[in-house]
Amino acid sequence: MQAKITVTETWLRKHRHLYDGATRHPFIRSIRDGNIDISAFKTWLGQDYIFVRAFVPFVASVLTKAYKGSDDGNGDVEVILGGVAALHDEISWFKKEAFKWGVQLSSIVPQKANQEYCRFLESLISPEVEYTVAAVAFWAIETIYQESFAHCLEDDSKTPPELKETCQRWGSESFGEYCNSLRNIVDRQLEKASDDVITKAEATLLRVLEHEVDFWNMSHRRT
Ligand SMILES: Cc1ncc(CNC=O)c(N)n1
Repeated sequence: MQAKITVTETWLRKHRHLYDGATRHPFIRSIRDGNIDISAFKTWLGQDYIFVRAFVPFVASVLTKAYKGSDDGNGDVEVILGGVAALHDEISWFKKEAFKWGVQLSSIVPQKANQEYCRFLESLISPEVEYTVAAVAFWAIETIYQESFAHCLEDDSKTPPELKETCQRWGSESFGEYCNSLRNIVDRQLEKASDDVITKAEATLLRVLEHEVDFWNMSHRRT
């Protein structure tokens, strides 16, 4: 029997071009090719630290929606809780990494693309945003980083050794499995969602993709 095509699969096929734009961005390619400008990397590091701080309350809101909104015989809450725990570790990692590169986190000013992305996250925290819609954003945000950094770890990549640990953080197999769990959660929710929610969720996915591209652009163009 042929496995059923899931909603996320349909979307990824339909929006392949934009998706590849987010996961194969010139910034990522420059890491993979080994010709990354280290000042661009430092810009990304400082800006992403600010993003991740804003990401925490967003993920906490997804956790709350999972608890309230799904029947949760499926363990959604535990998967998302794992994500929250990983973010705790991630914030320590950013501090350590910033110190290593001489990036002063306390003096970083969020750039426009980052501000807009953080504002978008805040808008999704609202209780009026359905669990399914917020979960789609969460899955997409995590998966774009997973696919991007996994690309830098492929056998033929020339990623500089000092950036391998960064790529490993999101590009690892275990992070990939976590993203798959999120995708299963999302597909299960979409399976029973109304047309209205599905439409909103797809629009949300597109906005995430656009924000991610803008985020990479911000790091890449500033030297
Ligand atoms: C801009 C952006 N998108 C996705 C991620 C990955 N999620 C948490 O770390 C991230 N760190 N930054």
